[in-house]
Amino acid sequence: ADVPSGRGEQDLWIGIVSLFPEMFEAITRHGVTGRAVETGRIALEFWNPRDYATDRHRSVDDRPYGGGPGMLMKVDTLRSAIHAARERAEQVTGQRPKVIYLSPQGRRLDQAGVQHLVSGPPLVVVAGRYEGIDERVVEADIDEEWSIGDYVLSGGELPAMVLIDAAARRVPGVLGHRDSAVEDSFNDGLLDCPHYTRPEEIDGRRVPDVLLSGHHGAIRRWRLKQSLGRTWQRRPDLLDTRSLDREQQQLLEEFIEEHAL
Ligand SMILES: Nc1nonc1C(=O)NC1CCNCC1
Repeated sequence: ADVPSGRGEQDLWIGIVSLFPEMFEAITRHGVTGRAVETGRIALEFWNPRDYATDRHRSVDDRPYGGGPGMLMKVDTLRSAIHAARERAEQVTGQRPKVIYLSPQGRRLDQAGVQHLVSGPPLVVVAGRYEGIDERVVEADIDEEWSIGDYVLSGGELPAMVLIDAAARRVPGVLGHRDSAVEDSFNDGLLDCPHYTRPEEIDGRRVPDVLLSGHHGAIRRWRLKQSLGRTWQRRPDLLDTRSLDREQQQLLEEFIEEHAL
């Protein structure tokens, strides 16, 4: 269920440290997240390490001790940006923020992790570029390291946007029924059921009759059975950590019998 934040209209404040703040227009100017920013449900503020550069070339990267290819985020400009974001977080929210660093070395982000983060203190999200950041900055300034998956990207901005998008959807009022089915506990932890819309037939493939029947109870059970069955078929690991009530157990057993090879 949604977590009442008790923070009033502005339910989520997130500070972002990034060399490419304009990338975040992907979430601040479009769709559900764009509307949430526009209406002030979520407030995003940005700090760019380049704004703290003092040298002529405004450098924001630095060479690695020990040599080797690639560069790291320059320590002084990065730390100045993180500290400025942390100050602002305390000023706006009255709480010390949790500083998150996105990297493949972090804890794997899943819905439970999103829920944990969105119900905690305000967040400052640090998006790295180059080969990453100095380990002493991780120790001194980063509270938690998180990863969106086991693949290597060019920067932490897309991971930061994935985290912010998922977190924004958990803020009360961000999801309206029209945007998408308000995610309720039923869906949590299961794969989604198949969806259908007009026309009733595509290349000879018809919409399942139950969805045209108007029997809302039968439709609810069909969708639940499909979610349970698809989860069993495609991601049985999700069922290891999710208890099923009697109805769900029975629907899954029916699905398995119908799909036994
Ligand atoms: N996967 C990831 N989940 O969070 N961050 C991820 C990532 O690939 N970061 C890049 C790693 C190489 N340096 C630039 C940033």
